Amino acid sequence: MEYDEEKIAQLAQHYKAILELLGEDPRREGLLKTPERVAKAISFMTQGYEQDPIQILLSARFREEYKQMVVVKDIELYSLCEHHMVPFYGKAHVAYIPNGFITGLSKIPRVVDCFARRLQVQERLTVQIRDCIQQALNPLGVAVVIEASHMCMQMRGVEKQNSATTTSAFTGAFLTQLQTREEFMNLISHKLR
Ligand SMILES: Nc1nc2c(ncn2[C@@H]2O[C@H](COP(=O)(O)OP(=O)(O)OP(=O)(O)O)[C@@H](O)[C@H]2O)c(=O)[nH]1
Ligand SMILES: [Zn+2]
Repeated sequence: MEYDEEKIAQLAQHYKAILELLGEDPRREGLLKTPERVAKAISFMTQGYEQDPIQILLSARFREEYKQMVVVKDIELYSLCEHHMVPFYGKAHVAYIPNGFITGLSKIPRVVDCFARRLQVQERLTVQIRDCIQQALNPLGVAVVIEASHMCMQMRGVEKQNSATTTSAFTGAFLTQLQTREEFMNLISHKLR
């Protein structure tokens, strides 16, 4: 990605101050470039603010009469919790039932990344992915399930290393037809792999 030099310089200044506050010496060799590296890393991990997720889907929207479920599962996901700004990570499973339009398959993970690379809570991330696909493709239904581990619960706080959180969001047929939702849940279920 391309970095905004002015923004990186400003962020780096702040991170240098943070290093000092933590009792570190930002002039020692190993840390000399750290403020700039961290500035670039946080910019990368929050680049979703600069992207338009609807446009991502529209950029590869094709007219197609396929009316069955399209499932993209096990999309790895890395986000930052908005409360502690530490990572939460896991998998997203996304499905939609086309209604005249399909989208390029790679665009689904791109939309997941676009929303994940912001400060998030897992619930909002789940709903934003759903709403974006519904709006861009007007499908007969959208389903999103996210399974994630939160490092703010693993490395600090309650310190639960093995807890995982599952969230889901549905529209259309996935909401109204139990059978459709079950088909999706079966397709993403780990037992099938
Ligand atoms: N619902 C939801 N909560 C989250 C998410 N990520 C982090 N949290 C929670 O946000 C809450 C913030 O609570 P606070 O009590 O203000 O913060 P805290 O004192 O650091 O809380 P602890 O983590 O319990 O130590 C915590 O319970 C976190 O577990 C998320 O994606 N969704
Ligand atoms: Zn957190």
